[in-house]
Amino acid sequence: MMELLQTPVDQRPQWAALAEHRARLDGVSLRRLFAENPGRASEFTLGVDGLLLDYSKNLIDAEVMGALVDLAYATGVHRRIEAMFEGERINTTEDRAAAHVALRAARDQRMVIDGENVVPRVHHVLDEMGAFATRIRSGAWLGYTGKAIKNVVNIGIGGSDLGPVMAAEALSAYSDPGLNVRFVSNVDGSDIVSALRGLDQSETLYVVVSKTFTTVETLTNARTARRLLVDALGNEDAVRRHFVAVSTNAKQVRHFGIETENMFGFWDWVGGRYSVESAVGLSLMIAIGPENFASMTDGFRAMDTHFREAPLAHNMPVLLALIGLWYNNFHDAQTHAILPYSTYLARFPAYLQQLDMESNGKSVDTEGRLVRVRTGPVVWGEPGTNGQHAFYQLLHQGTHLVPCDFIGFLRPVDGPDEHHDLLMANFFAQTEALAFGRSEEEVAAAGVRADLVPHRSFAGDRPTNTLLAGRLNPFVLGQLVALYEHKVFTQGVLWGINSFDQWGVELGKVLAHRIFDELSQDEPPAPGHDESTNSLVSMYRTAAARRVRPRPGGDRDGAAVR
Ligand SMILES: O=P(O)(O)OC[C@H]1O[C@H](O)[C@H](O)[C@@H](O)[C@@H]1O
Repeated sequence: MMELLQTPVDQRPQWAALAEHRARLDGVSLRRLFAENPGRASEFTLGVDGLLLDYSKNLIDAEVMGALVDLAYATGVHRRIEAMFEGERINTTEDRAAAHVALRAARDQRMVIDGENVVPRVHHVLDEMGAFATRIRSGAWLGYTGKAIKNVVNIGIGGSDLGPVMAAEALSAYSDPGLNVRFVSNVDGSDIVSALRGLDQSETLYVVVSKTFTTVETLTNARTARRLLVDALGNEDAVRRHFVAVSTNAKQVRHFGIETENMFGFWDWVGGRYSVESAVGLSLMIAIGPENFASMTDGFRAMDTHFREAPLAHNMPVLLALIGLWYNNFHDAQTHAILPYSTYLARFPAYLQQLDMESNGKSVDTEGRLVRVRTGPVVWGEPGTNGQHAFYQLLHQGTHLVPCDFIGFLRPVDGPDEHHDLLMANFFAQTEALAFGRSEEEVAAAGVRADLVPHRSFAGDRPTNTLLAGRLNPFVLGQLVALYEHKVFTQGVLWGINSFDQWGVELGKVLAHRIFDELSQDEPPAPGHDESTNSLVSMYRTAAARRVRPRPGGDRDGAAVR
């Protein structure tokens, strides 16, 4: 039987209905929507296991939400959710499952992928990680010279870095203060130099994380770390006590020189950017301990269960996805800001950048056709209140519509109460100001000089979601990450794209490989690029030939660009 092609989303009647709603609501302000519906905030608020989403300050009404939910059903979001949990090969271009939800399954749950219940394997690795983390934390694991480990250095990039680094920072208040956990990702040699500054190699454990174990940045950093370790400790045998690997590729791990007894595995059905809950989170587990890690897993699982079971109209990830689509496709918004009111979540926007932009930065649908609607937005953000003193001007008075997610907590992790009151006062004030603005009449009535009135008015109608939880802890972090994972997946389904491949990162890698030879070989291949690239390569080679190494704390290398 011939398979029917999936209807492009913009050809669906539900899309046309949304366009009509967009026209109907044109010029209708949030002030009016709130005035007309005194129960609006409670109508558009949803709580899931202590995490609250207030989406009332969006340019929506009940009809819009109804039409968006209709679109979700029409595009089969409910069926795709089930397919993900059933371990189907939903990553069609790579012909594999995308079953990160299995990483969070309880010990007695079943998740079948390619005919095998993978939950026992998942828990086997989690148990191994737990035992290893406990040995490191208790001082039972000794380095080559007999000293306990005090420093853990995670070497990885992309999904093998951003998740652990984000979560380790988010949960740093839950970390063992006696352990120094650092992260090296960039191939820029300054990254490893600065990460290792002040560390004693005899007390340092390297966790080399790479799904493929072929990523050039990670292998380069790992080789450099190994050389430094062996130089410091004087024997290759030291590697066994100071290096562990996290990978799906045992062959390459062995090839690098790490025994598989020091390897923690995961599987090809875990995408890199969806992997923090797998062995990729080993450094994090060492930092916060297995119990806190398990509590984070519980948070993930709570959101997974909600995502699978709640009807789409009351499903938090689906609602975020639909509201995002509403701005992306019907309000011409090109970006989406993530604004956590927590210093500990400083890396959360960067983490979500990979999650969202690598997943949904696609222009071809699952059928191989060019998509005709805009897909994933540019995701960016910084913690509040810092951002308020930097870029919020544009959010309030600029010409771009920037939908924002404000993320905050009722109680502080630490610090004096006064700080938290001020922090959250700013959070609530910002979402209020963005939504309702300050009209010219109000500004004039406040006695502002007539010529300044336009400058000092705020149009309002700048949409925000408010995500509020009790306190930032491992459980809540798990909920938040799973929430965004599922939001991104849902949007991929709505747009008809595959959120689980990332072919777009390949071309640059291939070209870099070739240019590396041109930069570094004594007799390089003839440069065969465009005029611009050829001349940049040649300028670099000239500078490299004259390169002077900077002395520590002394001269800089001034030869490169003068
Ligand atoms: O874990 P690895 O195999 O080293 O991959 C690290 C990262 O590099 C790639 O280029 C991909 O774009 C990312 O999705 C991935 O997370």
